[in-house]
Amino acid sequence: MAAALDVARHAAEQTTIRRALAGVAVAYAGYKVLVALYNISPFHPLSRFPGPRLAAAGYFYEAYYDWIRGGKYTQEIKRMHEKYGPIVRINPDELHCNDPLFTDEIYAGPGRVRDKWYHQLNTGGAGPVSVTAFSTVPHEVHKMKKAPYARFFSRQQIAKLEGEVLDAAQLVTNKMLSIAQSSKKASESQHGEVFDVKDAFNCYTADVIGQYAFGTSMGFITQEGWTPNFATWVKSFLQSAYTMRHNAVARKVAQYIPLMADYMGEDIATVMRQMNVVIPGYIQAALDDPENGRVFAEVLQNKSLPDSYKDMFHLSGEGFNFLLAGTETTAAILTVITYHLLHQPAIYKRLMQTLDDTSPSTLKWSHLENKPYFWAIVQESLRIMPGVSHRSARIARDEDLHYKSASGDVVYVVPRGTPIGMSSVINHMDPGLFPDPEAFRPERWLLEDGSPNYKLQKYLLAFSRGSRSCIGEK
Ligand code: HEM
Repeated sequence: MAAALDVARHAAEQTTIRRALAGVAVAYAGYKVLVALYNISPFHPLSRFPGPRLAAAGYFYEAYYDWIRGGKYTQEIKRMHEKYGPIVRINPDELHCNDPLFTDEIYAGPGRVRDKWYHQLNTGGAGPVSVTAFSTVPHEVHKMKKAPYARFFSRQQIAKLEGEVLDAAQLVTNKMLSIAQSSKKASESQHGEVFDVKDAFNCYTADVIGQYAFGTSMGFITQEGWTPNFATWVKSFLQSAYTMRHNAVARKVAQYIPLMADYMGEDIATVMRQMNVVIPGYIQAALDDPENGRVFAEVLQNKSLPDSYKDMFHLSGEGFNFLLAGTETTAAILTVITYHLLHQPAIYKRLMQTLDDTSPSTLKWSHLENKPYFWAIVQESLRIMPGVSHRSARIARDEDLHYKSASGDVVYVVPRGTPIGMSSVINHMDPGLFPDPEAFRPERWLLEDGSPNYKLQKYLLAFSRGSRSCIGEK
């Protein structure tokens, strides 16, 4: 009898728990439906902006493109612009613009407040890399963090360390040629060993950044072969970035990655070792030798930066970020240039003619940058391979932004506090700005008399613009 009562009580408890859980699920679903209804209602501050209703209703629309379609939301945004016009609502809270004439309003200079947006920084980055200037939301804190590093990437400073960049270029070129020559001899064929030139450039760019920032090359060029290199290690981290944005649980777990790194595969373990052990080691060596003129010793002396941003955790975050932001991007541009020079011999020939007064042993950037055709090739490569493909929204916290299309027929007021961004891959492929946009055509950057068409540069978004633009652009 007692046993039967126990069973009945247990069953009743189970039913109560199930009902309670179902109640919570229904309440949560009801809440989500109410939020979605509000998002598409005329009461929402962005209700006047066009776009798919589903995208405005909730984040599931964007998440579908990020998760199921492998990060292809930018293509969907491009389609939205074709259908709805120059400013579209791409999720409940964010707008996207494809009118290049509005660029300097969105990406304004340091005198106007522009915050970043958490939604886009939710990439699962953990440890030192999550406290960098790049990952900082508030305008004022970002400005304070970026300034002491930005000085080190000035034209003047780069000219000072140009010789180190050139030495690495010579080293990587020699290695490429020797691989090609030795395998040619071995096989007696017309073709040398095939290797992925992007791997070679990834070795080159990581070594240059290591040398430039820490005073120590990372030794990728001098290793046997081209892999692994820094880009190989961070690939798995970058591939998961899209999905992390929509998954708060995964982001929470990612915060413990530094503790669990050894169990998460070799690449993640290596990235964590680089960020937490190797790079702090380089930085400590640079600090111990302040005469070597690297950025970190100077940062410690900076009076405007509070001490709380000068510990090894913050310094190695910035150091790691230089590699993260500067390796793959620059290697991709060099790869695109190499491909098109080989693919279109006429471009290669014209470039060589332009450079016939230039010798590798006396090469200087100040000489190269005054060669219009060389400059045009660089601009065209930045256009066609923008390095960063994702939109990056800015928030004008203190001011409404007033948009008016060139024809004057589309007018909007973007309410203050609204994230709004642009995508270089959309702007750079606009046939109105760059006719036949898929074609690699350096000539489009030159005026009829062969001089650089600097005016076209204002349509280039490769390095972003304004207060948050690339520190490595020079
Ligand atoms: C062709 C090569 C490069 C391209 C296309 C590129 C592109 C960009 C873009 C688009 C941004 C803005 C990102 C955003 O808005 O969220 C950015 C920021 C940044 N880049 Fe680059 N980059 C390149 C090379 C480099 C190099 C060589 C370095 C350093 C060694 C570097 C360091 C940085 C840093 C530190 C930031 C953050 C700036 C800030 O906090 O305001 N980049 N880059």
